[in-house]
Amino acid sequence: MHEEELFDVTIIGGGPAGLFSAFYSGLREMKTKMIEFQPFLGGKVHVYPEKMIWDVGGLTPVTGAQLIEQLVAQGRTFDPTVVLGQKVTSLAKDEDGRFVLHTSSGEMHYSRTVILAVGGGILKPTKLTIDGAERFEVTNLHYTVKSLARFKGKTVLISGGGNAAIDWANELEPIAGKVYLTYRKEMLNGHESQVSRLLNSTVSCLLNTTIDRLVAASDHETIKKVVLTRSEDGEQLELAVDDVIINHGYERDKDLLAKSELNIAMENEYFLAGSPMSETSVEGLYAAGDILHHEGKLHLIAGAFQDAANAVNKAKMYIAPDSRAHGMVSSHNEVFASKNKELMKHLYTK
Ligand SMILES: Cc1cc2nc3c(=O)[nH]c(=O)nc-3n(C[C@H](O)[C@H](O)[C@H](O)COP(=O)(O)OP(=O)(O)OC[C@H]3O[C@@H](n4cnc5c(N)ncnc54)[C@H](O)[C@@H]3O)c2cc1C
Repeated sequence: MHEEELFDVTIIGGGPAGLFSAFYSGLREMKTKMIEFQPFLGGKVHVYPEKMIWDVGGLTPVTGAQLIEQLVAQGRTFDPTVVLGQKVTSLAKDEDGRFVLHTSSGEMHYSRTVILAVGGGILKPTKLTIDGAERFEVTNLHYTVKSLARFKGKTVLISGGGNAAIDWANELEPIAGKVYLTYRKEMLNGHESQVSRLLNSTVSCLLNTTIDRLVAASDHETIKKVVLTRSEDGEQLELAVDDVIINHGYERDKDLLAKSELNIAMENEYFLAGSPMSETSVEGLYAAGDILHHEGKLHLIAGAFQDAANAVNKAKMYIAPDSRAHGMVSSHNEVFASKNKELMKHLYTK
């Protein structure tokens, strides 16, 4: 027996799949831990905090930020142990069949079962390769748009020609003072309707151009001007800006599965080959959300929830084979009895 604390379920990844797994694992009364690389929970919904999400059942449109808030609150319902800022680097089983998780910090975690909710891996925005650019990241060089309001009345340069860059340009156009978009190619690479909206707006699209230099203001801390180079003739164009937003895509760190000691079957380099019940090729190891592939897979947040419940139910059966195959519905489930009492008191004493 390890001296270290042993958990029933350890969930790797704190996105929608991981958070719903944490909730459901608590509902099934299992001792639960969740490990997330980022210093915050919410997964890739953080890429689009200001966008409206319409297709999560039962929720009238919510922004990404609102959805994160609700997912995190739900995920914490049964007080799982949450470890932030740790990357799980390898997965193994010890001689007793328990999972041993190694992390980048050197800390190890021990668990009877594991749920992989790692999405497409750890997302890191592709950064500008201009020397010294990182010093502006604390001021006016951005790799994501956390709040549109921040750019009110500002002159903003967006670099990128994919969906995210185009969406940000369209959304900022009525809010910012002026929006420029620089893209290295001749044709934008987004959804047709969004590209048309952009081309018919006041956004100035500077196609076939790339960022060559960032010119600092006298405080040396903010970007004052950006120098663009046109690919056809090398001509340079200088723009005075208040803010620069970069969306050159994301790099994905998928080392965990690629380097695992366990023989985890993959569908291809992106997806894990699982069953519709969220099982993997390794006993006691389950998967949920974007990482999972099976014939009924729904690549939506709604699909991640079903994967998560299936993964937790399977984990429960693995640990306690005599337990029910499915969790009881929440409306008259005893695990909520004391929480319901509190809620009712609040509801009827308003
Ligand atoms: C721009 C955009 C718009 C979208 N709009 C919608 C929409 O409207 N409706 C909809 O249903 N879906 C939408 N999606 C898809 C949706 O965001 C995903 O399906 C969902 O986030 C998947 O959840 P997940 O938990 O499987 O993975 P993720 O959200 O990717 O979370 C995985 C988490 O695991 C962590 N992680 C990975 N590897 C490790 C490791 N080794 N150690 C520790 N932590 C690790 C990551 O840091 C991440 O936080 C959209 C996606 C994008 C990019």
